[in-house]
Amino acid sequence: SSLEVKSKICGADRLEYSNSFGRVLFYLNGNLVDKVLFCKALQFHYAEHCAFEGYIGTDYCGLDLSSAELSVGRRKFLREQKKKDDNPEGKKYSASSKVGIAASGIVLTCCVFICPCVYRKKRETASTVLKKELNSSDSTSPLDVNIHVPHEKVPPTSSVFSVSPNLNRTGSVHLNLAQVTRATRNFSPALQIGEGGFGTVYRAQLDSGQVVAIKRAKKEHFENLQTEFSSEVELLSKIDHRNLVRLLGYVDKGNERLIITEYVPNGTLRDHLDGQRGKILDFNQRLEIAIDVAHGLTYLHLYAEKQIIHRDVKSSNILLTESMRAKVADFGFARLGPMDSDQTHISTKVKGTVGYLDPEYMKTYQLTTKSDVYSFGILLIEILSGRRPVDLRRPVEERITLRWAFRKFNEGQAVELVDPMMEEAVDAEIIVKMFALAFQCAAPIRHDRPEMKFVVEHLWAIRADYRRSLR
Ligand SMILES: Nc1ncnc2c1ncn2[C@@H]1O[C@H](COP(=O)(O)OP(=O)(O)OP(=O)(O)O)[C@@H](O)[C@H]1O
Repeated sequence: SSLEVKSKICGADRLEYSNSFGRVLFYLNGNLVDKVLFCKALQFHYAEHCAFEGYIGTDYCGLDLSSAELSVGRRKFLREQKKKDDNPEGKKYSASSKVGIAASGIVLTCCVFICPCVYRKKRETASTVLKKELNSSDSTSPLDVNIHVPHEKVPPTSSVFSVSPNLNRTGSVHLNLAQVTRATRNFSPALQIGEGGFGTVYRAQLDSGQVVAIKRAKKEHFENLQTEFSSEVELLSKIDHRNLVRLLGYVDKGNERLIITEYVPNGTLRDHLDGQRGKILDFNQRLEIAIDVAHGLTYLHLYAEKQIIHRDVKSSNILLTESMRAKVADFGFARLGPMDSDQTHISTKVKGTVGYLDPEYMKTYQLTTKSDVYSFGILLIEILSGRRPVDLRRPVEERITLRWAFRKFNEGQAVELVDPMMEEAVDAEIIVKMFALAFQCAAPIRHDRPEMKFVVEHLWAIRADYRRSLR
């Protein structure tokens, strides 16, 4: 299998690792640690005759853990013990490792942000992923895999004009189709501001003078869009947060499905990273944008009326205001999250965008908030490096940005990952912390990823460090 998780209790320690497509993360007593410390612990316990079976000790730690060795059993064990007694170094390790492990709560948590994790290529499995990603003609094309489940409920179609009853609150707009047609000058191409999988987006000015964005569902996909449309409206209407694009109203009449949202005037994050909006984003702006997005997602996961999983976090779904605050848009793919935190939502369709998609969700169809955390990790790497998650114009070894970045990071070259368009020099330690957080978010298995709330807290801590470094 491409995903492997192993854990073993040795004495008072729990040793664990996860390996997904050659990306290995090491844990000691539940804390993410670097390879060196993990191997020391492994070696220590091996001497105590407690060993991981399999390749991890041999391939990663250079230990000889063959079964023959182990079967030497007690004789070997005694020999090791004797060696240890004669060797003060061995004793030193034992004592220091115990101290280190005891202090794990503080020290090892810090390790999360400085640990160079090990990257190992497994060509067959990696190429399967690559094939999937590279076969896509558009590196950021949405992926839509349909798995038919017989009991899937399809919400009833409403054929009359309707404005969600949930929208009767300050700020909502009530429009009928005629008003929308007028505001968009009969969906004039001149007012078109974008196009996505769901449909076309227009900038429109209402009679009141208020400028809004109106999203019009594509007719050719109409039948299929019914579920998505309803889910988008239902979810958006419950959301009220400054880092989330606000739903103002909707029209669902005949063969028109229209969503009216606040207009966010300054383009998408991707536009800015591409330099299409003039000035290139500086580090401070990138950090603030990351914090805004993390706040928006934390709200969806924790504080919305019902838990919401976005499912399509990506740079073209992050809209910027004139003061460069970020708002997360496009909840068309969103689904209500599980009510009970122990449950995971079994999805009927894998939806999202190639490059940002949680590999565990792709495999299991189990949707949790950690899928958004994964996409956020990918987004954070994109914010820092300026590179799209998949970039087919690059040399083969650089096409999957996560892999390229992870490898360079482990080679101690984190600073070189930073977007060359960003001219200012930023403290290397801060860059390392940002990337470490991004990799933690984009860990192959969800168990290893933090919650968004934790991500916000760490970004705030990094922000404080950054401010201090400027003094
Ligand atoms: N509320 C808004 N304010 C300003 N511009 C918007 C707004 N919503 C969308 N846009 C613009 O319209 C474009 C298309 O948006 P849309 O959400 O339909 O598609 P997408 O996110 O690019 O693709 P998809 O969701 O299909 O993967 C965006 O990239 C953005 O430029």
